[in-house]
Amino acid sequence: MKRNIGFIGSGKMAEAIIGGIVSSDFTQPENIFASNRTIPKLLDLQVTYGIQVAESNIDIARKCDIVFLSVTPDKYPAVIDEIKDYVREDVIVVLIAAGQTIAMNVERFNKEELKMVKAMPNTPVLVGAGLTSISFNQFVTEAEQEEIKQLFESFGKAEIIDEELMDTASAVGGSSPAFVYMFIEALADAAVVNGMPRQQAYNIAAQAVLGSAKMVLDTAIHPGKLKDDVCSPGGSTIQSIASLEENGFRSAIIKAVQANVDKLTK
Ligand SMILES: NC(=O)C1=CN([C@@H]2O[C@H](COP(=O)(O)OP(=O)(O)OC[C@H]3O[C@@H](n4cnc5c(N)ncnc54)[C@H](OP(=O)(O)O)[C@@H]3O)[C@@H](O)[C@H]2O)C=CC1
Ligand SMILES: O=C(O)[C@@H]1CCC=N1
Repeated sequence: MKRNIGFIGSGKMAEAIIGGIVSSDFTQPENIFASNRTIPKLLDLQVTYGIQVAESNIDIARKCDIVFLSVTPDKYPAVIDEIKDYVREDVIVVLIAAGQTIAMNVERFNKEELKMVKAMPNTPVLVGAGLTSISFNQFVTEAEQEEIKQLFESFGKAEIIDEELMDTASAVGGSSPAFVYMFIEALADAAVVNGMPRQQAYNIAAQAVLGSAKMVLDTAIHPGKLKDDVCSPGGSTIQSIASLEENGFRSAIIKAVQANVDKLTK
């Protein structure tokens, strides 16, 4: 029998994960349950993905073997207080909230040997191209670790990391799609300035980003060398590179990631 997977909080990230699981063969939609503060999102998820709508957060706790806490970090204390007396004895709780640690949340459940996973996915899981960083506590068995890894790998890649690096992973893996979308939007805006139709500009800009990422992953060539290979001597690309350097492009990205990590750690 397949294990039941529950989502408490059915917003943007929960939907991306649900969509990713449903498109894979990891489990069937009837084994996926979702709850939310308000109802309309749940009905949309039921119609779009064929999953089950739970009666309440407590209903998820009672029915599910793997429980995702997919509310925002500020809601964790209240949600855990609500469900802690109803979770199954062998439940695996998966935290996806930025800045939330395993230690602080095991304490909130007040169950010493609770199995807990910290996971930091990103929204591209919806299209099977996500990356989830994962850490486990010592009560998650090796077989369960493999199951959780397979769950995330069913809709993207999974990287087991040291929990101490989770805030960094959150900035570089969880938040970075937002920076990349800004970059694509800016590339397309510039193309539109030069007369290109908007949709064509998005197609070209997005494919260039996708292809560049694939080059880094597939060739393992240093990104600096890949950049150099695009810059023909005396050509146009190096003019753009010089302009980006003058405007602090790399420094802006490094500062953006640091602001993110600082928000999670201070
Ligand atoms: N968005 C992303 O790219 C990523 C997000 N995350 C993490 O995922 C979590 C959710 O983020 P995101 O999906 O963006 O946020 P959303 O605001 O889209 O989703 C949060 C959901 O939680 C619901 N909710 C609020 N309170 C309760 C409650 N007491 N019981 C049940 N449901 C409740 C909200 O319902 P309602 O709308 O009715 O208020 C909402 O649908 C965060 O902790 C974030 O750190 C992690 C990685 C990436
Ligand atoms: O903005 C946030 O807080 C979350 C964490 C990673 C992506 N979104």
